[in-house]
Amino acid sequence: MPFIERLLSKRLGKEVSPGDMVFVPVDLVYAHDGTAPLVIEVVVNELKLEKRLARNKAFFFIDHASPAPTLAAASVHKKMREFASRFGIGLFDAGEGISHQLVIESGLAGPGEIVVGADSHTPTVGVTGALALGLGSTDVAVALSYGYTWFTVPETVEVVLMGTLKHMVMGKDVALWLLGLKDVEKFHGRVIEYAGDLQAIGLDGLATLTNMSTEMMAVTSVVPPEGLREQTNGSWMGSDYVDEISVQLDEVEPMVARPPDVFNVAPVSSVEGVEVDQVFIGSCTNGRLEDMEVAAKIARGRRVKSGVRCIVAPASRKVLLESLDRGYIDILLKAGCILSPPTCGPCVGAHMGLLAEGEVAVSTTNRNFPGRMGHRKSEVYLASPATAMASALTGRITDPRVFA
Ligand SMILES: CC(C)[C@H](C(=O)O)[C@@H](O)C(=O)O
Ligand code: SF4
Repeated sequence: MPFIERLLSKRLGKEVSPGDMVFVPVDLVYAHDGTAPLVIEVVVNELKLEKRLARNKAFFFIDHASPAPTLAAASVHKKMREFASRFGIGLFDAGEGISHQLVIESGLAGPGEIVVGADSHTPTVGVTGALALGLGSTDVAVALSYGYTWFTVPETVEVVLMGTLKHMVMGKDVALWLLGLKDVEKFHGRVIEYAGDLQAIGLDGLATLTNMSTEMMAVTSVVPPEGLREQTNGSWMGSDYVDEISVQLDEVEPMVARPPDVFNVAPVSSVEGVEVDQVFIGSCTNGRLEDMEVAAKIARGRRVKSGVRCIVAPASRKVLLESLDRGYIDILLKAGCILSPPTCGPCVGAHMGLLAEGEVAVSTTNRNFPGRMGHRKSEVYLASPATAMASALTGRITDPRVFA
């Protein structure tokens, strides 16, 4: 029986199957400066509450346009701080990092928990073994106020990872490989459950995979905690996986998603040589320690190509501090990278590195539709931090294995 169905059956004390409408308690609810204004508006003006009736964990994150680049952002942040303090909501202020990363590394979510976030990449948190749903601000306002949410239980597709990754191939390349599948539609509206040789990708890489389940059109994805997966013990008969996809990890090459969308996937080798103006290494997709490590290893003793801006934004203060301790930041700064505070920034074209008309970027983020990172006529190639750093050094899209 798929993990999510077991989780829900356990929480509700009765067997749950795909298609069932469930009403469930929410353990953690969160929003950020892009979505909290509407959450606040609903709580205050629609629900007309003066305090939270729920006792679940609730957090606000100031991460999207942070530290405030405009007066409008500054006023949103101020409103969030005031509301959080009045309603007993925890706050991660500017500089702490990106919501999903902070939820994972601060242990705010764990196996078997139900998490609701006002952000489409909340499924990243599925790496902890939680059921993590990205909902609209209105639904999040309800979960924040009353502690419950409801949805129709989705079917689950199992993705079995087999073997090991080749040198310089990362979780991001596996995510892009999955997006390039002809039958990527299989994931649409379903849950993706990862199984198999999970350690071959590691937790940071698995978080990249759960993060990009949003682009795969899945409702969410989950990495069942080791052992738990096998504990079916026959007591829940229930349904099974609706589909299964195996990935031979050693067949995955460094990949890119070419503009204008995430499904336009190709091996890096097929686009090598495309000139780039900017490289961005960061975001909730690839701003973790492993990503900083790979970028630093490639950049060590080398220089970013003149004329290329290479922006590096660790996803959290913790990642930044650990990267500093390990010497990665020193290497990256000496290589000519620009260090950004932990923020979404350029990922969403908010600040800290927008693209001008006609410019081309290689980015470790998760979306590349026209205008995502700046001008509508700029172009974004999504890639792993290894490919991004290699491309920053040569000024052209480059297979990272040339620096191996
Ligand atoms: C601003 C926010 C609503 C948005 C999302 O939910 O995805 C952002 O994080 C993004 O990545 O585009
Ligand atoms: S880093 Fe990018 S994808 Fe992630 S939450 Fe921020 S804007 Fe969204």
